[in-house]
Amino acid sequence: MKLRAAPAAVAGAGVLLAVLPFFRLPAFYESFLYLALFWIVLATSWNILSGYAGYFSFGHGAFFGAGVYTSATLAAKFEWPFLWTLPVAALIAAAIGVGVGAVAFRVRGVRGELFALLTLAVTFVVATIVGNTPIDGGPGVYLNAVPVPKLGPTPTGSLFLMMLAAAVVTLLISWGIRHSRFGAGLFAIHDDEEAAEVMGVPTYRWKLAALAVSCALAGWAGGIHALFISYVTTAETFNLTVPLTVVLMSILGGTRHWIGPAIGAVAITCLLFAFTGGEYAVLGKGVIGLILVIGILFMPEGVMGKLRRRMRPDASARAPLPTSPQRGEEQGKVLPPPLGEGWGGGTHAAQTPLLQVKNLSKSFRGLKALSNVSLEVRRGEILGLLGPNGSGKSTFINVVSGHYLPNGGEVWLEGRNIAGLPAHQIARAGIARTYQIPRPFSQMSVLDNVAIAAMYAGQGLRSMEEGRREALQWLEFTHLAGKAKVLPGELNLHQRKFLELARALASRPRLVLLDEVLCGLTPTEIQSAVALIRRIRDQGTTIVFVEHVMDAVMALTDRIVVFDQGAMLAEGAPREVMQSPAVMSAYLGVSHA
Ligand SMILES: Nc1ncnc2c1ncn2[C@@H]1O[C@H](COP(=O)(O)OP(=O)(O)OP(=O)(O)O)[C@@H](O)[C@H]1O
Repeated sequence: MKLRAAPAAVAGAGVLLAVLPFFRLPAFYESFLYLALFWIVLATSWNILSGYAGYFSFGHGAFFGAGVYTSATLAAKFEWPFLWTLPVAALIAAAIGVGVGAVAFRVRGVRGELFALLTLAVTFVVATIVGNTPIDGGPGVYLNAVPVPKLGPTPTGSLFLMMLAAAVVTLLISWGIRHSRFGAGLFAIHDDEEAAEVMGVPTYRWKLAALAVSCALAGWAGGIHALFISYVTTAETFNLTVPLTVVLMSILGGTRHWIGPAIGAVAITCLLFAFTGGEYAVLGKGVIGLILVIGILFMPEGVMGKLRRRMRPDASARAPLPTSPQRGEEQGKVLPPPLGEGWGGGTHAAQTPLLQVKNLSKSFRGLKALSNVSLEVRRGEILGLLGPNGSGKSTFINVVSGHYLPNGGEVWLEGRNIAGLPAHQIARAGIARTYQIPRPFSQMSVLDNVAIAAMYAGQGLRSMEEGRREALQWLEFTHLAGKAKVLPGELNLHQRKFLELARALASRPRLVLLDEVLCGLTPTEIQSAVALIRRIRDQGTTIVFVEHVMDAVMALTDRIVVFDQGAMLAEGAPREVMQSPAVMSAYLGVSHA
């Protein structure tokens, strides 16, 4: 209920502002308000991809400009009624964005400054096309003859109302995304895209969707702005002012909060109006620059980031913890809800295979990390995967979980060949994994870290609330419920390893791949982790357990497979395998800790 207050406040403010033009404000104030709203739309729309998902774009000018020229061309040259041009402006901008994203998002390395530069280059390409074709043709496009739709008592009032509608819709969309499952996926992408994919987030589709929404809103604002300035040129439209200003506004306000960019937009527009008029224009620009430098230096997370840090570590921390059915019982003894079909029904080491790997190979620039590996994992068992350092154990987990594409071979999970599928589809098919070095989403609370897996890879829970409720049960199971609200940075290594486990379990997998979960733990912590892994198996989960701590391996595993130099060296009952001469020479000489 509390959350709904925000969109209600936005809608209420929109209604209040909508009556202003009818009071015949001086044109100066209408222009000021119009520009504040204009920058709110641009900064907030930029933030949907760049702030939420962390894909810093300098191409917002291209998408905004596409909207400017679409509306200008359709209204001035083809005499379309102006309001009809706006949806087309939004669509064209979104189409350009999706075209760029469809290529850029496929290349793994294009992030950070590379993505920023690429999007900046797109602006120059779009400007060149517009300037050298009849769309602009050189002299620009005049809209003086385009009638302003009569929405308010005056043309400026009507333009103000159009931009107000765009700002209210943009803020509501940004709020909605921020508090949705989609938004949680974008924030996971922001923190660790590969881990997000492994948790079941369809990262490619989500980035494209965020970019499409972001561009459509910028295109809509561009369309309105074409009529506001009434004469559009490529030099004015596609210069660096738009991308630089929206980036500064969003950073100043705070990119992790839906209202942050709007706060930055209003603050900078006020500063621009206050300082840049008359004879103090140059001094004014210097003062604004100085304020921005100070703001960014002392509030790198923006105004909203600073406020939130004072109040709580994460948005979820404000809300009371969801109630899980078992709360109140002793933590760690609580069993999570009944596990779904495929968990094996609690039968240990049944003979039927859950996973069958056939001739799996993976090479890195000629180095054969996996060479024709064939093995099966039986339903309900704990299979130990051993081998000296560099023998291919982690590569096996990375290939089976979809982190790496195999060079050859098949991976069958219950009758379906999942080799080569994107990691999020493999997660949804029922395989979860942990990382040797924990990779939590650093800016999300412990609870939300687990909720992501519950929402995406699990049973497809539709809302954050459901995801958090499910997540809490797994935090109780892994003794972490007391840490639900903190950020992962506040956990020690043992707790971070357990967080990895909770995230893996929250997806209710058929098979869990544990990559050295005991590495770095103290003997007491190892004991507690071993007990936990037993309880996970006792619930029927099938486990592949990569580990160097031999006591734990012998205590936990039903069968063992040993790798050496990327190939399978031995397979069988733990004691027999460990006593075989081949394994003794290849493995035991290296480590028998
Ligand atoms: N991304 C990569 N790029 C290049 N080489 C890699 C990559 N990942 C693994 N390798 C190489 O593949 C081989 C197998 O590595 P892998 O990490 O799978 O071994 P491991 O058995 O898990 O070792 P450890 O027990 O030390 O974790 C090693 O020679 C390693 O250097």
